[in-house]
Amino acid sequence: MKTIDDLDVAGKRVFVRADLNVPLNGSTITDDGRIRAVAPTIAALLERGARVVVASHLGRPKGEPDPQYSLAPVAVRLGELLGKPVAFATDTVGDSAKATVAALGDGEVTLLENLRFNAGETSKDDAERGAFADELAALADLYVGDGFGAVHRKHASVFDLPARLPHAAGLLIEKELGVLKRLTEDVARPYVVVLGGSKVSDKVGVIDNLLGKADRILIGGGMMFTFIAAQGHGVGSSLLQEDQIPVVQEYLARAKELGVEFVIPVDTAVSGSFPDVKTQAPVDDYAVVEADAIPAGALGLDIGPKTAQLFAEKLADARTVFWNGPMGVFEHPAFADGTRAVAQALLDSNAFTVVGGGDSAAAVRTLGFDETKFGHISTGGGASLEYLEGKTLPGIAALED
Ligand SMILES: Nc1ncnc2c1ncn2[C@@H]1O[C@H](COP(=O)(O)OP(=O)(O)OP(=O)(O)O)[C@@H](O)[C@H]1O
Ligand SMILES: O=C(O)[C@H](O)COP(=O)(O)O
Repeated sequence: MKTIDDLDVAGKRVFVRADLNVPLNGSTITDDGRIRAVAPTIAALLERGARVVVASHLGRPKGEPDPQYSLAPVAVRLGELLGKPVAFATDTVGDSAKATVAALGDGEVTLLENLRFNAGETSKDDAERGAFADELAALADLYVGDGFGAVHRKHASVFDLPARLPHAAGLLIEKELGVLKRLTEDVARPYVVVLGGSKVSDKVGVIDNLLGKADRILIGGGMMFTFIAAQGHGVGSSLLQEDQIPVVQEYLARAKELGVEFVIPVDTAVSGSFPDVKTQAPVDDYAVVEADAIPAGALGLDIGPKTAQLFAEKLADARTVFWNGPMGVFEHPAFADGTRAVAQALLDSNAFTVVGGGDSAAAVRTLGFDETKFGHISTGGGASLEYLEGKTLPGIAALED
């Protein structure tokens, strides 16, 4: 895989595919970790006289402009971090993008509007994706892939565009792969994997492969309810991936045969409705219930205190830990305790600890932990999980030839 040192970038338009999918509260960025993570690549290219065109997705808009997912606030923050203005294009491949890119001088940078405002970006149709990649390719001479958090997506800017331009990996992707490789080689055991978060349908499948690798798998976050249901219990109105229940039952049976320990929550913190994370209004019907007695209508929003204690015990003797996905809706203080407890348990262990994922990394930082105390904070959750599974990642494969 070529790196930016292999490219002659001076005076050239360099397209940098970043993952600037940061958490927002309105237009306020609540954690800028992903912007800081890619800034060194952009700065290095600018220093070498490149005309840098940065692009990213943000959230999951439906293939058309949607102001709540605008990257405009990110352009401002990127400019602060780089110490120079970032011209913002109000579209991705339209008149604004073309004009902004054409106006770039050497050592100047622009950020395009959200790639996913265009249906071609995420299309499953090769021709539609290809047509959008052609439009993106017209904006640049060279391509640098550095959006590690999105390399598991077969999307136009991640997969199709690098095939159209001379390309290289950015500094962030180089660094991420360097560290994650350690978890695919000789891992120190016990190797404990902690899974949570809300992208349940995306991530249940990775367990298939982890069963052959991890010694212990701890399940929290939105993921836990499919496991609780697989044990035959009701989950009220909690996040449930009903079609995955038989799959999870098969995992539980296979884990027994393989001697892999699944640790499933014994209690959960619930409310009758999703908390208001914007206003942080107090939750007046907060309750902790046993995992096998979740009342109808209740929404499980965090692991309970007994589970937090149990997870801490299961992490205490770990020598390697990979954690993706918050244990609860940590964005509201009423449901942040489980995530806080797991982060603390990682620090209390003597393990090599890797925390992966946009929200997982944001959780660690916004809950006040010192990120330098962890072995590695990865910008990719789904991406690092799929890498650890040994899957071919479209955004890495595309950079490899
Ligand atoms: N019980 C739950 N019900 C609903 N949402 C939950 C629950 N527990 C956690 N979450 C939410 O999960 C979200 C994060 O999940 P996600 O799978 O996106 O993790 P991530 O670390 O960002 O990984 P990735 O980088 O793959 O997106 C948080 O916004 C959190 O509020
Ligand atoms: O947060 C992430 O995991 C990446 O930015 C990818 O986002 P996606 O799951 O919406 O493709």
